[in-house]
This record gives sequence, C-alpha cells and structure tokens, in this order.
Amino acid sequence: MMHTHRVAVLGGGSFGTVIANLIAGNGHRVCLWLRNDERVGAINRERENAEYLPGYRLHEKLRATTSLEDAVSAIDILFLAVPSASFREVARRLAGLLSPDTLLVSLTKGIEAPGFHLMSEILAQELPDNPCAVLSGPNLAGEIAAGGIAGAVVASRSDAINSTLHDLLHSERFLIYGSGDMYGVELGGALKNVYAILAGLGDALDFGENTSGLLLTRALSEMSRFAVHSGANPMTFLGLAGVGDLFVTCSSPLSRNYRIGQAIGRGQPLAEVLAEMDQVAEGINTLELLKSQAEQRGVPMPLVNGLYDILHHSRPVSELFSDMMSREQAQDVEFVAG
Ligand SMILES: NC(=O)c1ccc[n+]([C@@H]2O[C@H](COP(=O)([O-])OP(=O)(O)OC[C@H]3O[C@@H](n4cnc5c(N)ncnc54)[C@H](O)[C@@H]3O)[C@@H](O)[C@H]2O)c1
Ligand SMILES: O=P(O)(O)OC[C@H](O)CO
Repeated sequence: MMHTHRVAVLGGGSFGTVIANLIAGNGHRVCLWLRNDERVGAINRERENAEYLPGYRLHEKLRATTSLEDAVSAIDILFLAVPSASFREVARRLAGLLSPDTLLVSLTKGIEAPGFHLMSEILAQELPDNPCAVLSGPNLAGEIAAGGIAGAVVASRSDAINSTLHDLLHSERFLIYGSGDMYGVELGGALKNVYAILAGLGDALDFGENTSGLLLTRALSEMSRFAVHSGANPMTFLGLAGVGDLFVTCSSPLSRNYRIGQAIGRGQPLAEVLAEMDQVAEGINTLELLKSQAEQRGVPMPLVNGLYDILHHSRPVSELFSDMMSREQAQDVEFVAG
C-alpha cells in the first residue's frame, strides 16, 4: 500500500503551484502557502491559481492558506518555492514550527547575495535540525501545467531521502532521478539562468545555429568549471540539473531569464525590462554574484564577464566573444581532461 505524506509548499507562484499539484495528484494531502487572501480564496473555490497558471485545474487534495502555522502543522515534508531573495526570511519564520523530522526541499534556483549562499546552506543555518534536499532540472512550470512530460533530479546526502522524494513525486509525466551531489545540482539550477539571458539576447540578434551551439557548449564548460572548482561533481553537469536545464532554459521563450535576454537584445533597457516583469527571474542577481565570486576564486568566466559588461556597462554585444578570442588556447572539455 502507498505511504501517504502530509506536505506543505511555501510560495504560490508558478513552480510552487505546479509541484504542489503534482504531489496532490499522486494522492498526498498538500497545503500551499501564499500571502494573498484573495488568491487563497480563489484557489480553494475555483481550483485554479489564475494569476500564474490560468486554466490549470488544481487537485481536490490541494488546499491553500495564508497561515504559515496552519500550512506546516502535522506535515512530514516541506517544499520551499519562494525566490532566493526571500528564502532566508521565510526559513527563519519556520523556526519553532516544525518537527525535527520534517524533510525540507528547496525548489529555488538562486543564490543569496551576501556570502554567496545556496538555499540548502540557508536551510542548514536557519533550521539545522531538519534534513534537507533540493530538486532541480528542466522544469518550465507552464509546460508541466500544460501536461508535458518532464524529469527532475532530487539531491540530498541520503539515498533514503532521495527514495522518499522519488516515491512522492514520480509519475508517468514527471520522472524523478536521484543524486548525492546536492551542491552541484543546486548550483547547476542557479547558474544556467545567467546563460539563458545570454541565449535570449543572441536569439534576438539572430545569432546563427553554430554560434548558439558554441555559446551553449562554452556555457556548460564555464558553469561546470566554476562548480567543480567549488567542490561539485563534474558528472552532475551531464545530467538533468546541468546540461538538461541549461538546454531548455537557453532555448525557450517560456523561460523568464531567456525573455529578459530577448528584450535586451531588442534594445529595451534592463531597468525597464525588470520593471515590467511580475515574476522572479533569478539570473540577473546571480550574474552579479557569480562575476564577483568567480573573480575571488580565480575562475575564468568570459561569458559571465561579457554579459555583465553588456548589461551594466553598455558594451556592444558584438564584443561578447572578444575575451574568448583573445584568451590563450583553452581546453574544450577541461574538467574531463583534468
Ligand atoms: N517557474 C518555473 O518554471 C520554475 C521552475 C523551476 C524552478 N523555479 C524556481 O523556483 C523559484 C520560484 O519560482 P516561481 O516560478 O514559482 O516564481 P514566481 O515569481 O512565479 O512566484 C514566486 C512566489 O513567491 C512569493 N513570494 C515572494 N517573496 C515571498 C515571501 N517573502 N514570503 C512568501 N511568499 C513570497 C511571490 O509572491 C510569488 O507568489 C525560483 O527560484 C525559480 O528559479 C521556477
Ligand atoms: O523561467 P526561468 O527562466 O526562471 O526558468 C524556469 C526553470 O528554471 C526552467 O527549468
């Protein structure tokens, strides 16, 4: 007989809603926590989170609430799907509300500004007694909501945790794989957002297919170089949270980071693009953090530097490749070559 869980998902935006609904569809009771009373009422009444995912029918086992205490009461698994900028604040509010057995799972693909902290590090700092895991992969929320098949990787330090999450989330339309490289999986999800901006920019400027192939491959090389330098497993970047997510986010207008790049490529100023955006696009903040961390750690990242100069110093896009051209001969697949 299936073991049923009591689950809460914090953050009622597009991804939190989709994950909550997938879990409810697998037969578990899920509480979705969001701050807006009207939206909570509408979700519970209309079975739809119309602001984020219009037309996406929410399962009867999903209920929404604005009360954090109510959401997390008597649960055994808790997902966090709030933007990285709010993550610590929300994690802090959980202190004293959870049993130490409650498994925490981050869905957030970002990095906290001061200290370059990943979300699992924030959880370990704020809620040190609770086990934690992360989920990442090529998971455009809108496409999952439309019924498309997708896959994700769950990563933690324990096979038993990965297995619990597999059983909770896996279905015919959502395939779950496991990893022990929590740091690499999390870093992959955060870093690819930066390169998606670049890809959107390139597409707006009609870069050819060869150029896009060059960009994507050098992006993978660059992000894995940084991650491996920081202790991640290079093989993670050949998986769903690495090349899988990089590929989808760099090629889809459903990605908000990609759309930011497209808009900038069409000549819209960055500040205006961001002002028009009503959902989180983590890549802009991640770019800044990554640039300064890579400099501190001595990791060469010509694409990151090039994009930063385009966005923040009005450098012409035509100069994007100049750092790469002027570099001494670089290895193609350097982390494999050693
Ligand atoms: N949308 C996707 O396709 C997708 C897929 C995978 C991962 N992610 C990641 O998941 C995270 C959330 O993304 P999303 O797409 O759901 O974003 P979103 O912008 O659609 O929703 C974020 C939600 O968090 C809420 N929120 C913000 N600050 C909060 C706070 N302090 N307290 C409570 N709620 C708060 C917002 O009101 C909003 O409802 C991001 O890190 C994103 O990179 C998104
Ligand atoms: O819409 P984005 O750019 O935040 O990307 C969404 C997901 O991370 C894709 O896997």
